[in-house]
Amino acid sequence: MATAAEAAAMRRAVALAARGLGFTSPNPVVGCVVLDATGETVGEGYHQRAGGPHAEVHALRAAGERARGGTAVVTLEPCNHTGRTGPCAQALLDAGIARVVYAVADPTPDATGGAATLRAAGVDVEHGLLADEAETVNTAWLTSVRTGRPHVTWKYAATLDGRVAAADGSSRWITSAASRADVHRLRAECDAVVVGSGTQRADDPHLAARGIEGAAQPLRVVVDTHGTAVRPGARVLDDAAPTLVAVAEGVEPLPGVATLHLPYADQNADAEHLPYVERAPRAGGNDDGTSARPGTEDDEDRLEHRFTASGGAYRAQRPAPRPGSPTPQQPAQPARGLDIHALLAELHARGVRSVLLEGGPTLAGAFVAAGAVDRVVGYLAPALLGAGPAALTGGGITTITEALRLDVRECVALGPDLRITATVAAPGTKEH
Ligand SMILES: Nc1nc(O)c(N)c(N[C@@H]2O[C@H](COP(=O)(O)O)[C@@H](O)[C@H]2O)n1
Repeated sequence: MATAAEAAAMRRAVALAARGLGFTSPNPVVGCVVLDATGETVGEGYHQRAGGPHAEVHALRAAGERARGGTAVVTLEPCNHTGRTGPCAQALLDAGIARVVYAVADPTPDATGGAATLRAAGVDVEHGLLADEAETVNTAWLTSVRTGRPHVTWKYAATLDGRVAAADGSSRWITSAASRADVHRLRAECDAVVVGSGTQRADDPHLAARGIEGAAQPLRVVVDTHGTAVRPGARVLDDAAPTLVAVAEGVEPLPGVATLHLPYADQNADAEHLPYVERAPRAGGNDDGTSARPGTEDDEDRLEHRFTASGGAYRAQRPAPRPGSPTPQQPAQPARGLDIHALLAELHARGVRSVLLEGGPTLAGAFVAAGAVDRVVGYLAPALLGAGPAALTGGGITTITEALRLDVRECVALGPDLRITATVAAPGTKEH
């Protein structure tokens, strides 16, 4: 049974682990606190970067001789392997630690087994203290290890009535400066930022993480099925930060741009899940349900935080027939989106463990339909639009019983806005 001092130490270890967010991929974030035999904190540490010392090693170094006979409280099971650094289980034994309390088991086949090694050497080991908190802070890494694909956060910014753009295409920020700054933190915490071609063409976003000290820039991924959205001069190509353009198999890549060829989503399997989209009647129809409208340049990304220029010609769902026109007998063809699972598998193979999906509504719908959204972060501005595109199109949801139920994890005021963070509830766990 964990003591109050150990519970407090674990809370602190989770906070320490969070300091590593955005810096440790493809490794986990891990925090560790070492208590002496009286329960006093004598060392703290966290994993700061992949290839660097593990959290336990930092904390043991800080504790020195005072670790002997003490307790190590750590958010992840101490590793049992020699990778780029030595095994933490052995380091804890060498330091004379008498008890280890860890929150979450290490699911990595190579590194797991630290708890068994420690027990076999006579150390008192306890598992599961504040496991929910430790899971949450490390959710990207744990999801990627357990599922073999990156953890996906879908982020959007909308009015209180759920609109991401004005119906007439007029353009203005939706959310406050505080919310927009917060998005840069989200980007910095993720390995890759993904947008669709409509967002790319309409907003020409830079997709960088700005104002976050020491943050590595995320890989920028544009899902550009037809290869028509990313053109020379696009802001995602104008600096050294990496960009990947995903196009359909057979589409000619833009010279000099890293290109990923992907299959289309299986039309049979996805026919009932893919959103119906009437494409805007212009060359190079967009893949995220928005139409291309040139935007004015300014220093900040205008991505989704404005009543974007893409709103005007947005044609999600089947349009109402014109008066006098015959009722269409054929439903619109499902939009042929790229295979989201193939995209995520390719990104995972490139070391991407966490993805921030930033737009637009139809690409988000394709991710939802593919069951590939783990977390939703919605920035809600206290404004009403009454018309204009909704944050999400389709998602394979056609009736109330198919609603994707979420668990709200956090609700925070950011200036005048609200940021709501929710995770996808495990299937069958929720009845509303
Ligand atoms: N317990 C623990 N503490 C840390 O601080 C860690 N970074 C890990 N990581 C585990 O070890 C693997 C990485 O090993 P190298 O840093 O490459 O040597 C990682 O996959 C985790 O299983 N564990």
